[in-house]
Amino acid sequence: MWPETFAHIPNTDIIIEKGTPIYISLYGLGVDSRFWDEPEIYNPDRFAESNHITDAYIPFGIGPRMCIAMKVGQLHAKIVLALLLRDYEIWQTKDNESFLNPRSTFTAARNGIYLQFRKIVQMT
Ligand code: HEM
Repeated sequence: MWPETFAHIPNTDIIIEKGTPIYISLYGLGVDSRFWDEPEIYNPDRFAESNHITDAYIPFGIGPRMCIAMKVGQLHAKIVLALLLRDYEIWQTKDNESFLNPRSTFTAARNGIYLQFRKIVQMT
C-alpha cells in the first residue's frame, strides 16, 4: 500500500501524490489513431456537420468545468478569420512551414508561425 497522501489512478499501475496537477495533451489526443482516421492528414472536413466528432476532441475541456465561453470563442475565431480572408490572401512558404509542438499542453507551433499576406484589391 501507499501513504494516504498518494492516489492510485484506476486501471493503471500509476501512483501520484494527491493534488498533483494533471494536464491532458490536446496534441496527443489529436494524433491518436484510436480516435481519428489518418490523424497526420490535415482535413478540415472531419468537422463537417454531417460527421460524428469523437469525444477525444476537447479543445474547450469537457464536463462541468468546461469552458463557459465555447460559443463566444468559436464565434470570435470565425469573425477574425472571415475579416482577414475577406481582405487578404494568406499563405505559408515551404521554407517557413510550421510544426506542432508535441510537448505543449495547447496547440502551439514549435518554430513560430510565419505567414505571407497579400492585400486583395477589389475592382469596383
Ligand atoms: C478559443 C478560445 C477559448 C478556448 C480554446 C478555451 C478553452 C478553455 C479550456 C480548455 C478550459 C478548461 C476546461 C476544463 O477545465 O476542463 C476553459 C475554461 C474556462 N474558460 Fe475558456 N476558452 C476560450 C475562450 C474563453 C473566453 C472568451 C472566455 C470568457 C469570456 C472563457 C472563459 C472560461 C472560464 C471562466 C473557464 C473556467 C470554467 C470553470 O472552471 O468552471 N474562455 N476554457
